[in-house]
Amino acid sequence: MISVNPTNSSAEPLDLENLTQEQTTLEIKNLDLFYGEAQALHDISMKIPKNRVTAFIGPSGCGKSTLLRCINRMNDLVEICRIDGEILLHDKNIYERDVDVAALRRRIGMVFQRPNPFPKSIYENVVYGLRLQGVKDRRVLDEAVERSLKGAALWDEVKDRLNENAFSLSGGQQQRLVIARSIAIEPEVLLLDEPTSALDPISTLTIEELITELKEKYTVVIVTHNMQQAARVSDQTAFMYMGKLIEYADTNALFTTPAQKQTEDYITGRYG
Ligand SMILES: Nc1ncnc2c1ncn2[C@@H]1O[C@H](COP(=O)(O)OP(=O)(O)OP(=O)(O)O)[C@@H](O)[C@H]1O
Repeated sequence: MISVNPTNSSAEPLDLENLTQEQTTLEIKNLDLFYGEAQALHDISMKIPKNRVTAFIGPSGCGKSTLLRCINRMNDLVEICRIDGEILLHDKNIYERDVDVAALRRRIGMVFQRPNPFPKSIYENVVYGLRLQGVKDRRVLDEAVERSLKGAALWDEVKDRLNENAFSLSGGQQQRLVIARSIAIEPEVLLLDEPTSALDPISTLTIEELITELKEKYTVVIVTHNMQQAARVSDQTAFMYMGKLIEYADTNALFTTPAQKQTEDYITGRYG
């Protein structure tokens, strides 16, 4: 076995197959996804619990990012992409025709691999979504900036330079700024697509600690290449292989007593 330290999670393991409606934020039901003729996801079903961190792991090309992008309909932007099945946010299928995708993405924020702040001040980055919603009251905006930057563990480092350009920040700070921008509009879910893969080890650690704090308010789903990271930050882990969900379990259980041979082979470094 490779040494994967047990998760920091203090959360009690959940019975993932039998989550109650109250415990569940998202339910993925029989999801198939095709890029043109090629099927990238096969019959994925899983429930994603509320106020927990769920990690998607698996070898390159197994479909982790594709599945993550389904959750806020980012794949709508890919013309050749076709989806069958459902994703319920609470009890509403996000793929129903009447769903307002912009409103959905306000409820389900996303942070990408490379920090992507806008070429604006730190302050204007954070309030960007609120300004789009028409918020003008300076006091409301100021409060949101402080609350969001505190929530993203960045306030102390930037409170005296809010009018400086976001590009003056380090990569790790930029990623926390992007997280602040996402939480400023108070989403319910945060999707993190390899959020630390472009960062140095210290910034990575800061973001990992932040992820553990974020779950108090948000349901967090993270894609990571890094098994140690999944073990450190997540409460439950989904192992994927070739577009299929092979095993989905409490993180400690998955890394210490995997139920499937393929999971064991992956976490022991036999492939991937
Ligand atoms: N826009 C796209 N058009 C066509 N095929 C795609 C597209 N995006 C992903 N794919 C294919 O879908 C499959 C899953 O890719 P995906 O990026 O979801 O995997 P991943 O597990 O996130 O990989 P990695 O860890 O390397 O990022 C791969 O075969 C990939 O080539």
